[in-house]
Amino acid sequence: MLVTLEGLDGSGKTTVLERLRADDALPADTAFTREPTDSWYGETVTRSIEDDDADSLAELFLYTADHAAHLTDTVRPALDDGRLVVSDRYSDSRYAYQGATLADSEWFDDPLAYVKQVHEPWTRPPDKTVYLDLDPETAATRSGATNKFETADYLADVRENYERLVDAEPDRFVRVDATASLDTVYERVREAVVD
Ligand SMILES: Nc1ncnc2c1ncn2[C@@H]1O[C@H](COP(=O)(O)OP(=O)(O)O)[C@@H](O)[C@H]1O
Ligand SMILES: Cc1cn([C@H]2C[C@H](O)[C@@H](COP(=O)(O)OP(=O)(O)O)O2)c(=O)[nH]c1=O
Repeated sequence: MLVTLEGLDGSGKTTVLERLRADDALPADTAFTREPTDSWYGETVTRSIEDDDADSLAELFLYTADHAAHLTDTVRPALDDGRLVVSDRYSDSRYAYQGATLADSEWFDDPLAYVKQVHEPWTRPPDKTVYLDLDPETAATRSGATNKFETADYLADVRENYERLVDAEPDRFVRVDATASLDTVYERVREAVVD
């Protein structure tokens, strides 16, 4: 089973994943992973995040290349072995974030739909996605606004895209209020993952 954690920067995904790692309620052989990955594909993505002038379309394909390699190297082998896979960010991050960075592009009427279409023939959709829902202002403050994506204005657009994704597949998403205390957020996420 593939469970993904999604949400704006600063919504608590990394903190929650660290607690899940230490939680005996999850199978001992659970594969914890993340996107961007720490492979060389992921490193190119990190370079792009740090470049304020990066081309948005090129950036989509860097993230997508990292996802393709992540599926081959990590996700599919672990699923084939019958393991639970928990990923901190996954395809929905691309749909929401690159759907927003490409909003001004002359090429697409509906960038989110385009990004989904690019993935559809070959990706492995999550079985369940825990969405840590946070307002963009708190997200920008918590994340420290350390990269070009972490402004409240941009994150507001990303959040709208996440809402579209949740509306389209309400059965896949479990929404968790990320403004609650860390312990409360963690309990909700734990219930969703262990369920
Ligand atoms: N529910 C919460 N309440 C208060 N602070 C939180 C909460 N969740 C996360 N934080 C804090 O917000 C910051 C960003 O959290 P992090 O787990 O790195 O988020 P993400 O991985 O989603 O960017 C950290 O300083 C973390 O301690
Ligand atoms: C995986 C992914 C991340 N991102 C963005 C979200 C983050 O701003 C940045 C780095 O991701 P990440 O390191 O997960 O950031 P955080 O822990 O703050 O949530 O990359 C995309 O724009 N598209 C993607 O497909």
